[in-house]
Amino acid sequence: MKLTTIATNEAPAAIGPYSQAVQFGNVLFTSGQIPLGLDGQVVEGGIEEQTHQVFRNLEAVLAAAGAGFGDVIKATVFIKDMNQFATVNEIYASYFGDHKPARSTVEVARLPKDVLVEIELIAATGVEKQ
Ligand SMILES: C=C(N)C(=O)O
Repeated sequence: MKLTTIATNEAPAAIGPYSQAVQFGNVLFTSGQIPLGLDGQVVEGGIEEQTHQVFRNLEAVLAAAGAGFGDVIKATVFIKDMNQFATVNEIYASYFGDHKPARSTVEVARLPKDVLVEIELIAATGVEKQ
C-alpha cells in the first residue's frame, strides 16, 4: 500500500518536523491542527475563534486528500481547560452535523504556542457507511 504525504497551502505549514497529514491507502491521518492562520500566527480571540480556526485548517487538510468531515472515523481533541468542553462540543458538532466519529477528548497542561485547543483526525475515504 502507498504512503503519501499531504501538503497544502490552504492550511498553515507545520511548525515542526511533521507533515500536515499522511495517507496510507485510503486512510488519512492528520497531524494535530492548532489555531494558526495561513500566516502562521495564532488567531486572535478565545476558545470559539480558536476552535473554528482549527476546523478551517482541518477542512483544508482533509480536502487536500480528497476527504471531508463525513469521512472522519476518529477524532482526538486536546483542550487546555475542560471548562471549555461544552463550547468546543457545540462548535465541533456544527462541523460534523449528524456524523459522529469515535472521539477522545483530554485536557492537557500545555499545547504548542500556548493555544487553547488542538484536534487531530483519522479519516477513511471510499468506505461505505451503514
Ligand atoms: C502542532 C502540532 N501538531 C505539533 O507540534 O505536533
